[in-house]
Amino acid sequence: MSTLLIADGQVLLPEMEVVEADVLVDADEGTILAVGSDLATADETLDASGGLVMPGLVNAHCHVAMTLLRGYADDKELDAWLQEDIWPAEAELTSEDVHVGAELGLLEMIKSGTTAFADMYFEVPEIVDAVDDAGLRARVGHGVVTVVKDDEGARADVDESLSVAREYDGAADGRIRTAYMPHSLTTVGEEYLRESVAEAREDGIPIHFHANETTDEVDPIVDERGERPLEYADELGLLTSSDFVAHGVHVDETEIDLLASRGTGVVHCPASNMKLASGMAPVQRLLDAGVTVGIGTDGAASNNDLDMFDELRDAAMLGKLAADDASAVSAETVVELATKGSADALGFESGVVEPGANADLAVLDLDAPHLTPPHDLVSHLAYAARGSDVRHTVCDGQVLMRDREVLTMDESAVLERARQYAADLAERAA
Ligand SMILES: N[C@@H](CCSC[C@H]1O[C@@H](n2cnc3c(=O)[nH]cnc32)[C@H](O)[C@@H]1O)C(=O)O
Ligand SMILES: [Zn+2]
Repeated sequence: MSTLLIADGQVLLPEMEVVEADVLVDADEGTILAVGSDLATADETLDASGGLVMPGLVNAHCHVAMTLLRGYADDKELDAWLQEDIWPAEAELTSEDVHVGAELGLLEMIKSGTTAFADMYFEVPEIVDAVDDAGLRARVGHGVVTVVKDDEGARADVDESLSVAREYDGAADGRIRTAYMPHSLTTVGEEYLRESVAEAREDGIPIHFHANETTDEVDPIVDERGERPLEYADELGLLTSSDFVAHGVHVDETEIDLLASRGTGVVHCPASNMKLASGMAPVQRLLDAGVTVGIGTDGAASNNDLDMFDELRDAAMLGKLAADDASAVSAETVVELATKGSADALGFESGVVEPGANADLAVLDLDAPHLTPPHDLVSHLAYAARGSDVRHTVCDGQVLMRDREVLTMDESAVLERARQYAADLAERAA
């Protein structure tokens, strides 16, 4: 067994308590062996002095290759943004573009302490390949859109999503898991949903989709069907405890109860919801009802970065505004949502620093003006820390970044390729 010791730091425990301790990791199994003092010496050591060892952040909803479209189209609401700018540009994306965009996003994640994520996109084999090399953990899937396609095209899209979910589950030494990913209840037709959900269920494949993101998406369903979108989703068999939806902004009490009783996760994407003016998710109400809530960035074109520390702060701020209550969505709450909450939604044994859990960890450097004084480190994680404070990143027991040097990728080559591919893409899309 080869071991990794993360030594001499403070450690954030699952109950949100901070203690001085070392963390011993089984690097072969990729799990945490022990948290405490006087642990055995290890094959490799990471210095955490002056730092905080915390669970790696889990970005529970992303379109990682959209980093190539960062800053490409801003200041529009969802429908216009997708139809006028994003989808035409995505129509020009090649598999190489997706690979290059994914690498850029993965680099950004490693450098900001994110160790796992969920991703909906196309050219999924490229994303799997990039994740395998970068060393992160992910639940990936092919996003299905049928509305703009003929029957043959629609079926091909559905089939690709199901076959990708079957083929890549367990890839990258088990760090890759998959899901079937219909884009949303309004962009995938009912007959396709009915057939494909049954197929996914037969094979035990989890499902992830965008739900109740904007009123433009909710109203047509209510008008046409006389029921709420998540009631429709439930009838289709889309809400089980292995499924998770993105957004859940415009949900009523019936839908909140449905999510709680089915055990379906909701991924809150506060920055995307604010930027596209989609609305404010009732996060505190979801939590009070017992819904599993995680946090995600959404794609870099609607955020515009993949730094989960921003997302913690946004979630806390927006959650208070939505509840009209400054005590809602507290610092402890958002830290838990972005770690264990997201991991639970994705079905990963990550998001906590305790023996037996996946060794998916970040070490934050506390020696910075904006993290001084250290009255309350959980408060700092929620309100003051940023991705650039991360000193080391570890996933599955492997060191991905040591002293801010990313070990699994050539940082300057990734940036150079991304600039070049993004420029070519913009030219083709113009
Ligand atoms: N196979 C599909 C692609 C779906 S991937 C997932 C899609 O979600 C889009 N997307 C990104 N952010 C959001 C969001 O906030 N809401 C809805 N869709 C989004 C993204 O641009 C991408 O087209 C096709 O043929 O078009
Ligand atoms: Zn999205």
